[in-house]
Order: sequence, then structure tokens, then C-alpha cells
Amino acid sequence: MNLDSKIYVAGHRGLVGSAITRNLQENGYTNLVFRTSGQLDLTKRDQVDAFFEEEQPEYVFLAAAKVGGIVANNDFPADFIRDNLMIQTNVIDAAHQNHVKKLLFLGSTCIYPKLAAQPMREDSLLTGELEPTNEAYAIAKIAGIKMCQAYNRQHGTNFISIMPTNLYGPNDNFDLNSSHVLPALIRKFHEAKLNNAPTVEVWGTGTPKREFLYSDDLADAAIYLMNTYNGSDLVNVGMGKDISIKELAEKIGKTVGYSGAIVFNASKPDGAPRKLVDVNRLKDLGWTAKISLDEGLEMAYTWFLENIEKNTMMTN
Ligand SMILES: NC(=O)C1=CN([C@@H]2O[C@H](COP(=O)(O)OP(=O)(O)OC[C@H]3O[C@@H](n4cnc5c(N)ncnc54)[C@H](OP(=O)(O)O)[C@@H]3O)[C@@H](O)[C@H]2O)C=CC1
Ligand SMILES: C[C@H]1O[C@H](OP(=O)(O)OP(=O)(O)OC[C@H]2O[C@@H](n3cnc4c(=O)[nH]c(N)nc43)[C@H](O)[C@@H]2O)[C@@H](O)[C@@H](O)C1=O
Repeated sequence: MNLDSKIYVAGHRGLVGSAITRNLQENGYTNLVFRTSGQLDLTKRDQVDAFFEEEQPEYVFLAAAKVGGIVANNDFPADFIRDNLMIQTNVIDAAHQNHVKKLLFLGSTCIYPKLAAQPMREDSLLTGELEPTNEAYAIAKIAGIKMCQAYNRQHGTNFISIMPTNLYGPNDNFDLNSSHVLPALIRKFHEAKLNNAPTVEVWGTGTPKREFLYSDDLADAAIYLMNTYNGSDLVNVGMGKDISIKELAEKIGKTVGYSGAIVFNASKPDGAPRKLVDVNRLKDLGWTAKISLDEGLEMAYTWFLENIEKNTMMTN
């Protein structure tokens, strides 16, 4: 990408899209194009076609998607498969029709089998059963990867796919029903501290392990790969280190300064037992993560205090 290339960041207000936008702006990219979902509903093909015909972006970061935590995925599988298939099909095909030079598709590590060998290598895709709580979302993401690969093969496009591990950072979703674990626990521990609550509820057994990457690191990797990587093979993006949910809860309790007890609610799903990604391909391509979980947690909690805690609209 040149500094004046026209770049469309789809989903620029979200966790990932906002981090990519910040990074591009800080690095002097001046010709960025955005639309909110209210201005451009990417599930509507006619709107997507009109937008691409009008704007003719050269590069596309596809960070718009229907995203949620384990319970939202489990409760609304139809919404997750429908919206994601529609958004990505519309954007990928419009990018081809309008001769976009390069597109970056964001998948997720939930595309790998529930019991994939750890750390999970890119070639474990489609080698086993998926985790049932997010199968619908994962199937949509796998279709997105395969669509990029098929377009590259048949049409000679340059559409790349990256598979980030669990992410967190500014503009995360802190709604307790639909968020991922890390923002949910920041909010739960913070509110328990304020209310002097004796316990905080953590879903599941606390034994599953997850890997967490700060969104600024992910954005840095995405832009690095957009600038340097041309290939149909997917690329994992992560830290290469994981932690149990129990350890994460203890860490967040410490960050927030909560001194009560943690109670596990085993009636909520655990999901995949472990999702550690193999980051060797990414390392070989020349990129490694820079922000540790401890640093990232401090930054995420500070962002929460400055942007969400003050928001009196928080209702659940
Ligand atoms: N969060 C995570 O832990 C992980 C995320 N990913 C992937 O990264 C990508 C971004 O996720 P994340 O930033 O967390 O998600 P967010 O929910 O934070 O942001 C998603 C963005 O998508 C936009 N969007 C949703 N539906 C539509 C629509 N119909 N039309 C137009 N825009 C729409 C929203 O725009 P608006 O704000 O204008 O409504 C929103 O800003 C996704 O592909 C996700 O699968 C992958 C691995 C982990
Ligand atoms: C990014 C990824 O995100 C999702 O998969 P997940 O990693 O299982 O998601 P999660 O962050 O919601 O949970 C991780 C673990 O944490 C436990 N947990 C404890 N307490 C809370 C809690 O309060 N909220 C949540 N959400 N989880 C909690 C929870 O029970 C589970 O064991 C999918 O959407 C998938 O599609 C996807 O791509």
C-alpha cells in the first residue's frame, strides 16, 4: 500500500477495525474510506455494489462481521452464519468485480477442530469436528477462507486470510450477554469492586485455556501482512502463549484491585478445551507480537475506565 492508496476498512468502529484505522492513520495513510453499518449494510448486495462502484477502493480490510462470545454464538447460530456469509460474500465478490488490488479477510481460530493438536497449525483446518458452541460462525469463516482461495485460483485476485486468536482492546464489546471473556471479566470485577460484592461469577469450570492478543498487535500484523504477504495459505496471528480462564480471572481481579472470591458457574459452556495457535508461519514471515498480556490488560482496563465506566447507559 502507498500512503495515498485508497483503503476501505470495513467495520472501522469495531475492536479490530478501529485498531487497524488507528495504525493506518498514525503511519500516514491519508486516503481511508469508512462507512458505519447504518450508512452501508454489508448484508445488502445492492448497497455493497453501489459503494464499491462509487468509491473504487484499492485495498480492503474486511473487519466487519457479526461477532460475539461463547453464549451469543451458542444461542444465535442462525444469525452468526447468515450475517457472516452475507457480509463476506458481498464484500469479497464486489472486491473482485471492482478490481480491488488486495483484500484481507479476518477469520478466527475457531475454524480449527475442537480437539486439534496444540499448538494449532494452519494445516489442521478441516481435519476434525468443530466446537459445537460456535460451529455456525466457524463454518461461515471457513467459507470466507475458501472463497478467497477460490477467487485467487480462478480469477487471479490477491485475497489473503488471517486467523487471529482471541482479541481484546479499545472499542471491545462489554455487554455481558454478548461479549468475549476478557472484556466481560474486566466489567464484572470492576463492578464487584465498586459494589463491594463478595464474589464474582466466572462462566464454566475455569479450566479451558485461551490465548489473548491485544488489538493493536493484531492491527500491526494485519497491515504488515497486507504490505508483505501474497498467498492463499492462511496465516495464524497470536502470541503463542495461553492461560487458563481461572488464571485469567485471577489476573484481571488483581489488575482491577478486587479482593473478593471467584465462583465458577459450570452450567455455562466451557467451549473448546484449548486454542493455542502455532505462530511459526507468521514468525517466518517476519512478525511477532509485542504487547504482553499484563501490559495489554492494564491498557484495556484504563480504556474501560475512561470510555465505558463513565457511560451511565450501561444496563446489564
Ligand atoms: N474479537 C475477537 O476476539 C476476534 C475477532 N475476530 C474477527 O475480527 C473481525 C472483527 O471483529 P471485532 O472487531 O471483534 O468485531 P466488532 O463487533 O467489535 O466489530 C464488528 C464491526 O462490524 C460492523 N458490522 C457488523 N455488521 C455489519 C453490517 N451488516 N454492515 C456493516 N458493518 C457491519 C460493525 O459496524 P458498526 O460499528 O458501524 O455497526 C462493527 O464495527 C471479525 O471478522 C471477527 O470474526 C477474529 C478472532 C477473534
Ligand atoms: C474469539 C472466539 O470467541 C468465542 O469462543 P470462546 O473463546 O469460547 O469465547 P469466550 O471468550 O466467550 O469464552 C472463553 C471462555 O471463557 C469462559 N468465560 C468465563 N466467564 C465468562 C464470561 O463472563 N463471559 C464470556 N463470554 N466467557 C466467559 C467461557 O465459558 C469460555 O470457556 C467464539 O465466539 C468463537 O467463535 C471465537 O472466535
